[in-house]
Amino acid sequence: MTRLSVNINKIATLRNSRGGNNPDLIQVALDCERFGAEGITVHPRPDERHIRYEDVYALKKVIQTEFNIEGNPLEEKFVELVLAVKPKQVTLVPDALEQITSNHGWDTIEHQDLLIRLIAPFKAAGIRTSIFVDPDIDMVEAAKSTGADRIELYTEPFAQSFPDQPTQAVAAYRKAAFRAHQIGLGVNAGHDLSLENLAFFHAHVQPLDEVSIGHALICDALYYGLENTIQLYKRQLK
Ligand SMILES: CC(=O)[C@@H](O)[C@H](O)COP(=O)(O)O
Ligand SMILES: NCC(=O)COP(=O)(O)O
Repeated sequence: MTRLSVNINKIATLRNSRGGNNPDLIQVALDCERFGAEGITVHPRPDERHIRYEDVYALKKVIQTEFNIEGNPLEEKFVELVLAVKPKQVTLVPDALEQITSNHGWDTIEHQDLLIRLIAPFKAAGIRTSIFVDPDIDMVEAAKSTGADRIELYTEPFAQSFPDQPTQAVAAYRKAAFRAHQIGLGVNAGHDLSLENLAFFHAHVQPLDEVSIGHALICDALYYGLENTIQLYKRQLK
């Protein structure tokens, strides 16, 4: 079974655009769960341009499904936040400060020692740790040596190539997920997954423990409504 974790960053972006509390991020998270989401993902960034650190504390108090916090563990504030909140899962993403959105995975070979050191406190706190990686067998194998529990495959390159060359687009992901499973790593995936590409990805990349989806899902909700949209996404994972 592949769990759908809804990334609510875009809800916070909308709320922040007017300075009030509309839409109410907490209510949206609860509604996502009520409508069938099996997890809630947030990716706070140091400038708090969407999810604020205080949102993360507030969400932890109410979320009943799996809470996944994504971010860069080189930010001390991020590590403090995760250790204080103790989500079910932390996903480590090597984002630079000025990045608009995530655009690459870790080099788990070059940063092996760093990752071992960064992951240790999360493991000690009993938080499942996932590392954001490109679909590269060497990166997957080295991720295992860091002590991570899972990898999250960065799917933007898949999403970009999918319309023209679907089979070619998914090939590296299929191999990466298979190898991860062989060596005892769980497999998550995310970034630009959508109603157009999700069923194909799910059919070809197995095992797949979780997908985290935000941008496309929230865009679709403008047309189909949040409840219908979450159900539509879940249907792609059957
Ligand atoms: C790691 C990943 O792919 C997502 O968390 C993505 O970075 C969402 O962040 P934004 O909503 O800031 O684009
Ligand atoms: N980890 C990926 C995520 O949370 C959502 O990415 P996107 O669907 O907003 O591109």
